[in-house]
Amino acid sequence: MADDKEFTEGLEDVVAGKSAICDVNGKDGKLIYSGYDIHDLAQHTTFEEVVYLLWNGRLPNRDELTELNAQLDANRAIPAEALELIKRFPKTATPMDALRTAVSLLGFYDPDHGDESIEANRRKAIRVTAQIGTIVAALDRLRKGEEPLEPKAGLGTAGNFLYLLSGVEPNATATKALDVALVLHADHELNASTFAARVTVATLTDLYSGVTSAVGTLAGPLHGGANINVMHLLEKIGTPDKAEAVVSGMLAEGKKIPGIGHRVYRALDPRAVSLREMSKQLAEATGETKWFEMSEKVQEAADAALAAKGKTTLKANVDFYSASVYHVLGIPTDLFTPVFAVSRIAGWTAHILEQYGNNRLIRPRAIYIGPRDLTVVPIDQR
Ligand SMILES: CC(=O)SCCNC(=O)CCNC(=O)[C@H](O)C(C)(C)COP(=O)(O)OP(=O)(O)OC[C@H]1O[C@@H](n2cnc3c(N)ncnc32)[C@H](O)[C@@H]1OP(=O)(O)O
Ligand SMILES: O=C([O-])CC(=O)C(=O)O
Repeated sequence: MADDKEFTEGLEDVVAGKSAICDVNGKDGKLIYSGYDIHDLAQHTTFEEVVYLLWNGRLPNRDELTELNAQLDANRAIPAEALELIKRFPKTATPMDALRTAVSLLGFYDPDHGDESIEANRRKAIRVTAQIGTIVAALDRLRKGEEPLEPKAGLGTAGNFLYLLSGVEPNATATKALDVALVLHADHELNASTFAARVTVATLTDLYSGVTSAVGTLAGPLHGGANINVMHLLEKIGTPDKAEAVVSGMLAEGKKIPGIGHRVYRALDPRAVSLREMSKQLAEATGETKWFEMSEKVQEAADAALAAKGKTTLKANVDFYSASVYHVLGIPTDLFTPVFAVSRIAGWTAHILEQYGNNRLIRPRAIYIGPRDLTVVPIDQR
């Protein structure tokens, strides 16, 4: 019986643990990874430096970064046996379905399979972080009837991903834009997928089980899946002048606008500020301005309509402007959430390592609201 306990729907504002990885200040719209403001990191670090930061609690020096990049490069290729199985996935699988199953089967082939030491788990974290982008790109090529490409050393996570998708080494602008997006998405405290990962590994099961839970959780449209729905909304709107009518129509029907609202932020999500600027700059650089303009109109229309209902705290979240950014970078729409995973793997693995480092089973209670005192009626009399 837990009927005498307080509970909050959706665990809103419930504190479920301590962590040194990430601080989300929803009131002021600030986000900190291990002490550093997200804007400082987005401007002055690469994704790999952030991976090191999240795993170690401090930024790397040059030698440490060189070493991490070498380890990531050495581990980017998908194990041959895993790739053979991935090639046999059903053509109907969505990229997130396929990624979830692919991450799960990576666990079979990890050379440290069965070793749960800290050192082995850190090596597993490197391997899965290195391979997740290779898998996403391979899934895209396989469905187009093309052979997956071999990763290239020295391109980094962002550059490799774009290269593995298209077969062409990306220019510096595209690589930098994706790299910054990866920095911005890398961690966010106890969001649903990270929490799922922590709950999973808190039973002392393996790291790949934690990441598999996380990928499955990220896929939902209330979480990482929203970036795909933002793009679908922009495509449905078609031209900036139609944005207001479509948004008002959706709200009148009681539908939610994808990419708007957040469980923690009451002020504007700081990542949306950076991604908006990036979306604007890419639009200007490529001349493909329509997606940014439409995003602006959707945001304005949602803001006005929601404010009229007294809902002034529902603003653009990280998924909102990432959609137009990824689209202009040439990434297919249904890969937007997998790209989120290519970044969030850094946070998931950091939280998994932190959980292993100071573990206690995570097991909350529920208030029972079902019937009591029933007596079983024999099956033929029911
Ligand atoms: C990486 C991420 O996970 S960021 C979030 C990505 N998800 C999305 O963008 C999907 C759209 N947004 C949402 O569904 C929500 O804002 C969430 C899931 C992010 C947060 O959900 P919660 O904190 O549980 O808020 P909840 O869904 O209860 O909404 C509270 C109120 O705001 C309204 N609301 C919340 N988001 C939106 C939205 N995007 N559009 C319109 N109304 C909204 C709800 O309808 C509800 O109204 P009510 O009180 O009149 O019933
Ligand atoms: O924190 C959350 O609830 C959702 C999330 O993952 C993010 O905003 O990056």
